[in-house]
Amino acid sequence: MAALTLVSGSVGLITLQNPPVNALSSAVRQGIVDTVQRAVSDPQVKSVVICGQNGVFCGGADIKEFGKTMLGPPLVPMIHTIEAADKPVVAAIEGSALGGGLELALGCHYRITHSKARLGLPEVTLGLLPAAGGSQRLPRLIGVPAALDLITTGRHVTAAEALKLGIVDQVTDQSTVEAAVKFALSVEVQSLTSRRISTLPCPCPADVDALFEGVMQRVRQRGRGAIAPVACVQAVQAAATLPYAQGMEREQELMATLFTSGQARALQYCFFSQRAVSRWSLPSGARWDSTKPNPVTKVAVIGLGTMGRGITVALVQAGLSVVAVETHEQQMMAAQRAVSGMLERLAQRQGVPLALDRVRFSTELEAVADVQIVIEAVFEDMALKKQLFKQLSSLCPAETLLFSNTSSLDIDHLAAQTDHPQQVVGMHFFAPAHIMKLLEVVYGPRSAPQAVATAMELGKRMGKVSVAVGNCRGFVGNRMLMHYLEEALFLLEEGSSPESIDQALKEFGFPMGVFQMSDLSGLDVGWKVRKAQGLVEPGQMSRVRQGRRYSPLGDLLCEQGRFGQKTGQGWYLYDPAGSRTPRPDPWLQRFLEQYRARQGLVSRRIDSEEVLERCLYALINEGFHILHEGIAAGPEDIDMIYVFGYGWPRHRGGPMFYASQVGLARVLQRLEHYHQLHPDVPHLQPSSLLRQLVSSGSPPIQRWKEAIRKPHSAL
Ligand SMILES: CCCCCCCCCCCCCC(=O)CC(=O)SCCNC(=O)CCNC(=O)[C@H](O)C(C)(C)COP(=O)(O)OP(=O)(O)OC[C@H]1O[C@@H](n2cnc3c(N)ncnc32)[C@H](O)[C@@H]1OP(=O)(O)O
Ligand SMILES: NC(=O)C1=CN([C@@H]2O[C@H](COP(=O)(O)OP(=O)(O)OC[C@H]3O[C@@H](n4cnc5c(N)ncnc54)[C@H](O)[C@@H]3O)[C@@H](O)[C@H]2O)C=CC1
Repeated sequence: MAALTLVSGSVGLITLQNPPVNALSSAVRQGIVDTVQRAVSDPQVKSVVICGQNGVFCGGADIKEFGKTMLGPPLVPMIHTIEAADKPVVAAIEGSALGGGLELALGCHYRITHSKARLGLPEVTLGLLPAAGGSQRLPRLIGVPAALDLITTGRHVTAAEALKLGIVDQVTDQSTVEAAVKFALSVEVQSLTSRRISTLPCPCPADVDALFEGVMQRVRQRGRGAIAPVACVQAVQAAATLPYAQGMEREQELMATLFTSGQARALQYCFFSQRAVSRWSLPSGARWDSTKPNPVTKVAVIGLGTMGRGITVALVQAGLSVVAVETHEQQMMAAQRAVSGMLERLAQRQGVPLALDRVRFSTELEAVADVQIVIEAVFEDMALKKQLFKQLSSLCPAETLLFSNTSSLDIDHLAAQTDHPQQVVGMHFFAPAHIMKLLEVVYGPRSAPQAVATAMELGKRMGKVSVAVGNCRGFVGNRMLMHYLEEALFLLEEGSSPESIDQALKEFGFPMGVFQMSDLSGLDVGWKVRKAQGLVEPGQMSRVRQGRRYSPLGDLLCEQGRFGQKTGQGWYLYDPAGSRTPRPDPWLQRFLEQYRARQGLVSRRIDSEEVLERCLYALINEGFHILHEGIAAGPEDIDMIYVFGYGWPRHRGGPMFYASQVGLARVLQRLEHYHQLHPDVPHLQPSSLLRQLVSSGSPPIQRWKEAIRKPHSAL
């Protein structure tokens, strides 16, 4: 919908009306076509201003309409009509002008922007390209290098940057519509010849071929198999080398391929899932929209190692005051130096003032007495954490929330140490905590809805994608990861190599393979966990432990002091010491050959399809168990955990979405096949939910929840 009113005697003001972001739905497009036509043909109207309702210009095409039959007028001719109008059209940009929203503005003759507005062509993040002329107009307006940057990354720019780049004509701190109307009045009699961007030549640097080659190489590397960034480069190349009309044909041709691709579906699923996971609910029926989070201004972090330092930085960046506690002066000073350095670097990079004065370092636990939230990040040691929670319970007022960053320990056991177990929740950050976007908020049976709401809200303030999950060993992410890691080890035993397994996973789109990732995290971390579970038998080669298949390979490496990157050797060699580049290790190859010989295993050739199926389907199968138990509320929760915490390629939508695209029947059949071959590997036995979904005709992922009877965590 769009409304036309006459203002200041001669300005036709068109207001887009489609809350919350004035997306260009078919109704809005129809409204624009109608109002523009009326304004252009009204002799009283000498100029036109287009703005959006409620402080937002336009969030672009209505993504919810993608995949449905396209109704209403198409965008390209609509924008062309605006550009071709013989009366000046001014875009008044407040809030956001994104995607089709910015393309609409580029069709206008002038752009006036509020200083707080954000502009961009983020289509690439949805698996698309700016196909309403954006890939052809933007390079003509701001030049090829800057357009390539914006279109291939999809990044949003501030009004100030937009002005500097030449995207907008004026920035205002006052009412944008008033400024735009005033501006429109001032240009009513001016020629529009130079204002129609599609008619301008595309300014190209001298070495334009080398530029495209370099950018293409970069986007292929960064994109990890994503097709949209490549198409974006090709579209801009068309703008640089072809007349506008032919460039538009190329733009549409490239868009047609992208629009129906599985990658676009996956990325659009991620867009909505990222927003859906914030609408949490608990088994008790408590929900995000009926539970008020506590106000939070001051938070304590206890334990300033790898995680505590990152959490402190993220809290400060979110504008909170932090009390940071370590055991001894020396550790505290080291942490203080590290946190200061991190904050300084961030302040420099972001051009914001340093906020060091918001952190108070201490070695006294009593310093936490006046905070609203305590986040515990001490060693992963149950006895230590239990003792700490007991101390905190007596030290802090009853209303203080006590959160733990444990990655594997039972939240309920910690809650049981306190007088107010309803105040205890897990807040599982990922390393490095000030950078990684994922936060698992782990609730137990006694966690109060308000405590969960406060953790979710705090995560949001810290810029995290927070997902509420039930309490179980490994929560969601690590519980699924365990089987992925195990399958990789079994594949090694059967004849594969770390390099070929990692290569298959990288080609799938992970930033690194499972063995490189393990070397980076430290092999000793998993070793400690397995020891605590009673799985490690030093020097023993037995391949059955606790009644199921077990690979002792990781333990054997640790027994040799091979902990990964930090010791220079793990699944790979890091030479010289401290190097981050993994190199195949001839020692490991010999070690694996000897190991197989001692175990009586006959090495065979394993192709990348088997690597992917066994590693990924094992992980996905556990995801179905998690859904069935109600530990995760829906497949979107699992998918967002994997996309934001574990490097799952976003253009594949997350593991559960990927399963839905492969076809649930196919996943089930392959799991059955592998389980038949490996009956002593329980994680290859298909989950009953997967069977149930297949027997009910493999419904689309949006309808899986209907098949999950238990609404939530069984705990
Ligand atoms: C055979 C095939 C032939 C093929 C030929 C193909 C031809 C097709 C031609 C089509 C050409 C179209 C080209 C085009 O125009 C492409 C686009 O414009 S794609 C869209 C680009 N825009 C974006 O990516 C912006 C997305 N939105 C945002 O980034 C943020 O929402 C925004 C910064 C605008 C606001 O942020 P915030 O205030 O934080 O609010 P939320 O993010 O929580 O959003 C609130 C609410 O609104 C929903 N929403 C946002 N944007 C859109 C949108 N563009 N469409 C639909 N809905 C949108 C969002 O989902 C939230 O609702 P929930 O219910 O919470 O999910
Ligand atoms: N390292 C990782 O990648 C991740 C770790 N975690 C979890 O975060 C927690 C911390 O892990 P890391 O930071 O890696 O450990 P770390 O070993 O780097 O740091 C722990 C810190 O806690 C301090 N500490 C120990 N007892 C203390 C006490 N009583 N009071 C104050 N400080 C104390 C130690 O001096 C040390 O600096 C663990 O529970 C771990 O499982 C969670 C996600 C990822």
